Amino acid sequence: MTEAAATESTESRPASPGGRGSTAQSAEERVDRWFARRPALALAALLPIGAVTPLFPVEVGVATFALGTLVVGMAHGAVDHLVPLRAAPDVSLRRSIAAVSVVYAVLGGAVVAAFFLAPVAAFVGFIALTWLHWGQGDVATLSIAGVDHLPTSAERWLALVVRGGLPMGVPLLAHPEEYRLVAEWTVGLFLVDAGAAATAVDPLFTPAVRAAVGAGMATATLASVGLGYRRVRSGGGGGSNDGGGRRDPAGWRRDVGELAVLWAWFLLAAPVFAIGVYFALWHALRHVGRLVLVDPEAASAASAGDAVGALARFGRDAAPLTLGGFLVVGAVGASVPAGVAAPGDLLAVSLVAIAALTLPHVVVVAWLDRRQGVWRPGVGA
Ligand SMILES: CC1=C(/C=C/C(C)=C/C=C/C(C)=C/C=O)C(C)(C)CCC1
Ligand SMILES: [Fe+2]
Repeated sequence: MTEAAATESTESRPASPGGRGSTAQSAEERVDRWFARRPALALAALLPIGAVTPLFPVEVGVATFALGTLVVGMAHGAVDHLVPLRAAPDVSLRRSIAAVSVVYAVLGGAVVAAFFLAPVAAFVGFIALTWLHWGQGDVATLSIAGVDHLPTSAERWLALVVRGGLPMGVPLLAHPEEYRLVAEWTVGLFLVDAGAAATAVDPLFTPAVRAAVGAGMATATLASVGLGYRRVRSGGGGGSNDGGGRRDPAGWRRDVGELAVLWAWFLLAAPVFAIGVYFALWHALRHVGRLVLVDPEAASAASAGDAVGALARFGRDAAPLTLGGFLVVGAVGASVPAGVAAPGDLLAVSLVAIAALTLPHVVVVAWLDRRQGVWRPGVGA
C-alpha cells in the first residue's frame, strides 16, 4: 500500500478507540498481507489441485467444507456480539451483546422458519444473501486497503456484484450438476417426498438461467475492470474524493489479479470443494483481519508483527460462540423432517444453519461498513 492509499484508508476508518497514527497504518498493512494477500496467493497456488477436484467424489468437497467451517468459517462471525462495542465509542458491552443477540434470534429464527415454509425460495434467498455478503466482504477489504480505483459507491456496488458472483454464480455456469445436487440435498431436508426436491429445484438450472448468470458475470467483471482502469489511467477526474489528484494503479492491479484467481478457481474446482476452501481461506480470514483491526489489543499485536498474538486474541473472543454456532447446526439437524443420513445431508444441514447465522451476521457487518464508511468513499466516518 502506498502512502496515499494508507492515508485514504485511515480516512475511511471509524473514529476508533484511541485514534490511529502511523502504527495503526502499519497494523493495517500487516493485516492485509496476512489475512488477504497471502491467502490469495495460496489460493492461486492451489489452482492445480482445484483443477483435479471435479474428478474426486463430492464427499471430498463435503469434508473440505466441513473442515473449513470448523477451523475458521464458523469463528469469523462468532465475535459479532463485540463488534458494536469495538467499532462505536458510545456502546457498552451489555448493549452490544443485547442488540446483537436480539438481531440473531429474530433474523436467524425467521430464516429457519422460511426453510420450513418455502424451502426453494429460502434456498434461492440464501444464495442471493451469500452473493451480497461475500461481495460486501471483499469490497470492505479493498476499501480498508485504500484502493484508488473505486472512488464512488456505484463502482463499489459493481465490485460487490462481481466479487459475490464469483463463488455463487460461476460454479452454476461451470459445474451445474454438483450445484444442483447441493440444492436438492438442502431443499430435500424439508420435503420428505422423494423426488420432490429434484423437481422443485428444476427451474434454477435451466440453460437460460445459467447463460444469463454467465453473461451477466462476464459483463459485470469487464465493466468493473474497465471502469477501474479508466480511473487509474486518468489519474483522478470525476472522482468524488480526491479532487482530481493522482490515483495509484496498484489497488486496481491487485483487484484484477484477485479476480483472475477467483475466476480460475470457480471455473476449475468442484463447487463444494471450491466454496469450502474459499469460505475459510478467503472470506472468513479477511473478516478476521478486519476484526483484528477494530480490537485495540489485537491491532497492537499486529502492528508489532505478532500474528500469533493477534490471532490468539481473536480466538479467545470467538471460542464460545463458535461452539454456539455448532450447537445451531446440531439443532437444525435434529429438527429437519427428512432426518440426517448421509454426508450430503450433513452439508445441507450446515448450510441451513449457516443461512440462519448469515442473515444477522450481514446486518452486523453492514453496520460496521457504515461506521467505516465503506459505502461512502471519501466521506470518512
Ligand atoms: C456449498 C455449495 C453451495 C452453497 C454455499 C453457500 C451458500 C455458502 C454460504 C456460506 C456463508 C454465507 C458463510 C458466511 O459467511 C452452492 C452454491 C449451493 C452449490 C455448490 C456448493
Ligand atoms: Fe461473513
